[in-house]
Amino acid sequence: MIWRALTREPYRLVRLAGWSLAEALPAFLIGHAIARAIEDGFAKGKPLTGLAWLALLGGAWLVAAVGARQVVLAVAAIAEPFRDELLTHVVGGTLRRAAAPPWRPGAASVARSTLQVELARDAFAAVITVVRSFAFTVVSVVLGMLTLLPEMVPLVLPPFAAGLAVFLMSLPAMARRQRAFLIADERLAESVSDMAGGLRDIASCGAEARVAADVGRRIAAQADAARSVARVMAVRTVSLGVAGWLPVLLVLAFAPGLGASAGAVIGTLAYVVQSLTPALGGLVEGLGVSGVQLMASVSRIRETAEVPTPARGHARPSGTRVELRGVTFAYGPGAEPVISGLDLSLPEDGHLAVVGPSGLGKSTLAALITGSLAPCSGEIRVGGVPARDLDPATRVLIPQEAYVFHGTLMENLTYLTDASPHAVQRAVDEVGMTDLARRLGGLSAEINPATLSAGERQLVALARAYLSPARLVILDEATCHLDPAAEARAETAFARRGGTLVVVAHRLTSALRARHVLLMDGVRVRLGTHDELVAVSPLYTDLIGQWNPDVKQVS
Ligand SMILES: Nc1ncnc2c1ncn2[C@@H]1O[C@H](COP(=O)(O)OP(=O)(O)OP(=O)(O)O)[C@@H](O)[C@H]1O
Repeated sequence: MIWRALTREPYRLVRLAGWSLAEALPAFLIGHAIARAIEDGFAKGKPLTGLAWLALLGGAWLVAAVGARQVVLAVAAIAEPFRDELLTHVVGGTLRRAAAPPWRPGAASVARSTLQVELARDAFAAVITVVRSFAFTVVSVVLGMLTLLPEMVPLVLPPFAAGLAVFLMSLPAMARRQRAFLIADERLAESVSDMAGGLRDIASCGAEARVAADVGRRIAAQADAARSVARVMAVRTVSLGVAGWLPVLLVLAFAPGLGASAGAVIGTLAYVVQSLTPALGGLVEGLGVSGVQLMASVSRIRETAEVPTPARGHARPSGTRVELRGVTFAYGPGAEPVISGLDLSLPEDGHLAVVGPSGLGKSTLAALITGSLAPCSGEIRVGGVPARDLDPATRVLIPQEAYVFHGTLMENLTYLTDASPHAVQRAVDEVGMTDLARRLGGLSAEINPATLSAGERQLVALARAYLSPARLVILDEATCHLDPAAEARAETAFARRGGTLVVVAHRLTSALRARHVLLMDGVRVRLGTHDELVAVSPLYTDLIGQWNPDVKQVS
């Protein structure tokens, strides 16, 4: 994941490298400029020459400051897409997990994971910054020393490399111990909070000694883990000592033997003390803290977010016959079934209205038929194909809350399929949104969803569904914000369009228009025509009475 983020857009790395060169300019120049300032300037009684070299060094620092600013922006340009990718991964994984047995709630884990994503992003940016700075500084220093006095290089580089190797070798142990410490810390916090919540119980049943011993064990475990981290952290001090101070000693001890001038010695020491040691300190700090944090958070994110993506169905149904056999569905293993043992058969080009009191499973049934939900038992087939395997393009469900986005009306309407302006205009006319389209300024007009009423948004969603290639259309109270005449027009358009239409009814009139009516009354259901249900179901008659007292008498 990290490698992909780094290499996804190579030109960003090139840009980062370019600004890093500018930032590393003082690291290259410092020893050289100091040596020249002393030898060619101050030592020869030419202070202006000396000052000129120092001014050159000052100029390099200014260039480095501009470079440092651009480096931050270049690092952000690499880290932000990484964050977006992690976030997509986390939210997708958490929601998929929440939507699959055993139906763990998603919101809290999304929140927790998004925090981890922010940590991972910060750590990623910090690691890029320090590793890059270290690499450019070391290369610049080596080049600078080679131009100053190449004989000094063997005095500096071997101990520096040895210190670096000690640090790098300690990293895996450091990561393991940090993780162990975090886990011990979490366990201690859990046990203290359990104890604090049950103090009265603990006192009343005389369990103080036992609880104290238990919490004490957790404290000791956490202290052990902390000591273990501290021991491995001490290795950092060793590595900094070897890499930072051993070269200084070696230069002071052997430089005179190599015939180095005072300027060359001071210049070399400036390379070590001003550039190499701080760069290694930054690397130790950055990798030791941010690197370990990056590894820990990315691996945690991978653990929680890696959920296999449910395969999208590709099966093409033959026709639109809908059949349910013994379908039972509950929202969770311990929950009461919303639908129980339902058998239902809808013929080719059927038109069904689903009615019933609120909360008794109408929308659930709609989602089961489209395959968005899987039954706990039983079987649902559309055109002979299991609903879960259906090619998504072959069915469309329009819920109450219509989705309209910023863009042209045409883009909103052709979101599910490509269509010619002529076909789009026909759909617009059929579902009864001609006036709305005109008011909005035509198909090419930009629309702002916030300025549309709920009914207007529903008209857009209806026209979009009308245009789609789907032959199974489910309107789940999709016309509830339209007035009765507009609702009748839209429903009639879908009924004429061909294919099977299922309407979760918001008004009685939807039931009157349908060839079949499914009455859902808890886990009991009845299927029949409007007249049949009026004759046999007091609940249906009641519902009609609530919808429209006059029609009850007409029936
Ligand atoms: N995602 C969910 N998780 C848990 N329970 C749910 C979920 N969605 C719906 N339910 C419950 O399932 C039952 C049926 O809900 P459903 O939305 O299918 O009813 P409905 O008949 O369409 O209601 P309404 O007419 O009010 O839209 C309700 O008790 C509801 O609380």
